[in-house]
Amino acid sequence: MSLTRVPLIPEDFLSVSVLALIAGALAAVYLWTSTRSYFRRRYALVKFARSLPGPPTLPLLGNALEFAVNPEGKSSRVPLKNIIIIYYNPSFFPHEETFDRVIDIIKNNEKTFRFWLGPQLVVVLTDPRDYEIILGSPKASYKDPIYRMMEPAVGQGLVSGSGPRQRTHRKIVMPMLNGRALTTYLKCFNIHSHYCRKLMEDTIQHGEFDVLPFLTNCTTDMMLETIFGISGAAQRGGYKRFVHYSDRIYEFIHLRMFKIWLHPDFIFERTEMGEEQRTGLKIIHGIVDQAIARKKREHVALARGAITEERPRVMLLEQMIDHMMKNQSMDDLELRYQIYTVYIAAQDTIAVISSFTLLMLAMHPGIQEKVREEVVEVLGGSEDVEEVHLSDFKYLERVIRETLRLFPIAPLMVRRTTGVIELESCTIPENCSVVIAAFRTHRNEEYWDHPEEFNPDRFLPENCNKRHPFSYIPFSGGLRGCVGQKFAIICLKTIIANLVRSCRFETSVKMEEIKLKMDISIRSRCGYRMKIIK
Ligand code: HEM
Repeated sequence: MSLTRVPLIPEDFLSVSVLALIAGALAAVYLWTSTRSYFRRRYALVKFARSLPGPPTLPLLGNALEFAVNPEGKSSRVPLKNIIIIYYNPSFFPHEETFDRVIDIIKNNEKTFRFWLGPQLVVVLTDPRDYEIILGSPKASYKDPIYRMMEPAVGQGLVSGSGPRQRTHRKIVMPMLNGRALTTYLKCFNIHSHYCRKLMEDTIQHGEFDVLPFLTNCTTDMMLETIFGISGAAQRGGYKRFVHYSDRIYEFIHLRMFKIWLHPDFIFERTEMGEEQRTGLKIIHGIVDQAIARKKREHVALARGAITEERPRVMLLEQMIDHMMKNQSMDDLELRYQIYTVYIAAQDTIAVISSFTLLMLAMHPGIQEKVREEVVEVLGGSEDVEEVHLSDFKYLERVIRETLRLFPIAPLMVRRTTGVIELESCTIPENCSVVIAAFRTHRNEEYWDHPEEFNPDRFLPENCNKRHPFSYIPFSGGLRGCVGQKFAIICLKTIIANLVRSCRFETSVKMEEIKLKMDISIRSRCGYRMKIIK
């Protein structure tokens, strides 16, 4: 009988140990190189920050507490008691004054300066030459992680997302918004703005009223129809919760962006706001998902020949579903987020800018009269604004452009660099947040005479030629510029023309009384009050 010798250490064990050793060594090398590269990048960032001017900072918090505006007014530094309040009630600090604070900081610093939002370095730019480089650079085409606050509502949608997927979806959506669909959209803009005028006229006997709620409902109906392809009824009292919660969500997104203690989801979700956001999004996403399901059923029924087209399928959701079913270009969740992104980007901006335009016209009766004369002359006997009229609204277009100068919908835009970028004012390292302070540039006397005055003639061609093209960027520009600019201008012209041709607006509000705030976009804190004179 032969005895087999049993090895003291099994061979399997030896080979496993060798493999474990190799894996351990590789992990250690990886850890070492990534830690070293992290500290190198961090060192470069800190070194760069030291080379820039900026307000004094606190350890760890940097300048973050500058935005913790005291409930009683405006304090530049928050005392300890307020930090305790933040801990127990993170949603405590109002954000109405945050915008004033931000603009004060930008005005009181150099043209290019640095800011620490906790551990994150932020470089603020105000020079149009720098904007031109940044907005055109692929190394600055990524949105800052601060846009993550939008994700519960719109995921990695066109506005908040970055990278190849965003670029592909942008390429899909852009022609859909700018092609033959615009003529169909124009019909819908006319219908809803005529109804809005009727509703406003009914308020004549009540004196001054705020036009924003009227225009919010009007633009909700326009966007439900042109973007979702469903008949909106907000002006007739429908979609109340959809409108209400959309407004609240815009507010929460912005509030979170500036209050770093609300950034972690586990804190925000435990606040009352977090709970309200969850409820609101359930309702909003429910409506969006229903619209998607309905349009998909229609697509299938059309393909089978079970139904016939009542009108060309040009509403954005219809075009996107047709594209998606044919090319597998996005899944259902992506579609939900993209379509709601475009809805927000269009509805809120147009409601706010048309309200500001009416306010400017109500404050400047001479300018309003000139707009009315132009509209009456261009439209002649036509009830509706038609495609042929649009390019003849030259003065109205200047009025809209001047409104967008004073009230740029995105007063600050933030990018995160993915490489080193040479600017006119400095060389920005990788992984740095860069703020494009459009609001400051739009009101800077270096580029505009008497910048606080409302003067549409600044946009006469001969005056535009004298300015740097990036001193005016209401629609941003370059790689991440607005995809709905043409849509927006057509919609705004239709709304204003249909209102102004038969209503005369008057207001007691003065320019210097307008205080601004930011939700997801810029807004007036005291509303847009005016009355209609017949
Ligand atoms: C007066 C109206 C409007 C203004 C002033 C405006 C302005 C802007 C600005 C400044 C941006 C860049 C934002 C940033 O970088 O953070 C932007 C992006 C965008 N806008 Fe508009 N917008 C308007 C209307 C619209 C409309 C009507 C639509 C769609 C129908 C739209 C769709 C978008 C989309 C999808 C983006 C994201 C583009 C990207 O990042 O690739 N916007 N808009």
